Amino acid sequence: MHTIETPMLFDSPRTLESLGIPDADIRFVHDFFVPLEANDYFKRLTTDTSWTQPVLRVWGKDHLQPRLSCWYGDPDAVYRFSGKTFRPHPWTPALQCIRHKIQGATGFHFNSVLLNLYRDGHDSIGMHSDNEPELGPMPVIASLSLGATRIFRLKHRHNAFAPVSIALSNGSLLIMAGQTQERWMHGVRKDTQDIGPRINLTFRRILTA
Ligand SMILES: O=C(O)CCC(=O)C(=O)O
Ligand SMILES: [Fe+2]
Repeated sequence: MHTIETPMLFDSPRTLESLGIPDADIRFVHDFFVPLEANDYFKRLTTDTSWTQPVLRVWGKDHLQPRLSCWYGDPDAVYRFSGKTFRPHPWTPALQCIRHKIQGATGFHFNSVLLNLYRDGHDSIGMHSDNEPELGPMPVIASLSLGATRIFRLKHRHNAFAPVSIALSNGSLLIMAGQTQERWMHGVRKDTQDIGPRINLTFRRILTA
């Protein structure tokens, strides 16, 4: 397995660097927020988010999603799924601040954000691509991580490129763009270590009617 070492020293802070992953456009900065700022957002989002734990139906069996989540955004950023329309919660001041800062750094506009809370090492997200039709072709997704470091894994969908692991630490920002969703899957496995909570925010642009 190919592991990308995230540069800590001699790296100009807050610059999005391409990770050079083939067939993808993935950029990363380890200190988008300095620890003090990241810790402050982590605390605010832990308490101020309307966390839910949806039930997922997998192979005809119901399972509790192995993490908590909540979705925020503009009123018209709606998802349609199984004949239902899902509307986001309205932006909170903290989420608006984070959104504006990420928009400034990337030059992209995001109209929604999905928050995931991994309570400990038992929580996870399975391998998937964020390729829902509402995101359109070649979506740009900005992923901010707060709290405990977890390993983000990427696996190519069609060929034998080596899987990639990236340590997503407190305050880091990862951008997935171009063909990343079409060609690669990503996920965060359970971790056997005694690991603290982590919040991940994926900012997205949903195509509106
Ligand atoms: O927690 C992460 O780093 C990934 C979350 C993710 O892939 C998603 O919400 O679609
Ligand atoms: Fe995802």
